[in-house]
This record gives sequence, C-alpha cells and structure tokens, in this order.
Amino acid sequence: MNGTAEVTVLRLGHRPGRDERMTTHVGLTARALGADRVCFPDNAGQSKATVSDITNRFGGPFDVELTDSPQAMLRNWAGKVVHLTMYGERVQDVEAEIRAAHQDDGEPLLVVVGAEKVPFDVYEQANWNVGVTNQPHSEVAGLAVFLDRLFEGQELEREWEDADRQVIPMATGKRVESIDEE
Ligand SMILES: C[S@@+](CC[C@H](N)C(=O)[O-])C[C@H]1O[C@@H](n2cnc3c(N)ncnc32)[C@H](O)[C@@H]1O
Repeated sequence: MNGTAEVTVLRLGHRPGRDERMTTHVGLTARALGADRVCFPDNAGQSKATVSDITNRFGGPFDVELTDSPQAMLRNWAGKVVHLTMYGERVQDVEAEIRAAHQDDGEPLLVVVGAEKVPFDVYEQANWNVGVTNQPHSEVAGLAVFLDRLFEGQELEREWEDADRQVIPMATGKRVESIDEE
C-alpha cells in the first residue's frame, strides 16, 4: 500500500479446475485489501487474466505475476515471510511485531497462503506462521483478516489510480460511473 514497504501475496499450489475461483479470489482480495502484488503458480493463468482485467477496469496499482517456482521465490525472498496457517501463532499476538517489521523497518513482506497440503519446509522458512483463529477455514478469509490487521483498516481508505469506472456507494441499489480521462 502507498507509503509502506511492499506486500506481496504468494499463492502456494493451484489445482486447475478445482481451485480456479479460490485462486482468483486470493488475487482479488489481495488487491482490494492493500497488497501490492499477487504471485500465482504458473498453471493459474486464467486467474491471472481475471485479476488483471479487474485491475484494468477498477484501478490499481496492483501487479499480478506467475511463477514457475513458488518455493524458490519463498527461499530467495529479501524480506520477511508470513505464512497463514490454522496451526500458527494467533494473529492478535503477533500482528504488532509483524507491523513493526513491515512499517517501521521497511521490510518487504511475503504473505503465503496454501491450497492443498503445505510442505513442512514452508513452516520452517516463514518468519511467522500465523493463525487467523486456530480453526480450519479458507485462504481468502485468512488473507482478508490478516491484511486488515496489518494495515489497521487504513486500506479501506485507499484511492485507486487509472480506473475507468468506480462504484458509487449507496444504501440501496447499484451505481457504477465511468471515469473520464483528462
Ligand atoms: C483449505 S486450507 C488447507 C490446508 C491444508 N489442509 C494443510 O494442512 O496445510 C488452505 C489454506 O487456507 C489458509 N487457512 C485456512 N485456515 C486458516 C486459519 N485458521 N488461519 C490462517 N490461514 C488459514 C492456509 O493458508 C491454508 O494453507
């Protein structure tokens, strides 16, 4: 998000067909809630296309990338790594420490979410294994709560650049306006 070190979300694992919507929603949630970039496995090209299309229409900046080696990206990350897992430390216990590393020390953050079973070396490589509750639920829900805690709600105030449309908030009904380029 503007003014802080970069936050990248890494989606580990993608089963074509079965994970299509979940992987796309990881990307859309990362974008909407303040991350700068999402990285999908290279078999998730359809999800990349969908998230890029939303960014083109509703604004950014937000990058979508594919990687042929998520594990290498994790190993070589020049910053801190948060792995979201139901087995991790409670988000409310570690969020301040993570925020300090990210905002005060300017460490780029890699936030890792899984799909199927996550290899154990990911737990070892992470600086923090973080549980959003220690109950099983979803990578999309875990990511949303984690980003909102990380940014302390500031991401909700974000302004979007280069959008060609915007939603006008209203109590009832749906209104989307085109944005004219100057
Ligand atoms: C449906 S879960 C499958 C996890 C798999 N059963 C395992 O043992 O690693 C997919 C992903 O959702 C995320 N997730 C699920 N529950 C979570 C929780 N309570 N806190 C944080 N992340 C969670 C994790 O990133 C996980 O890898």
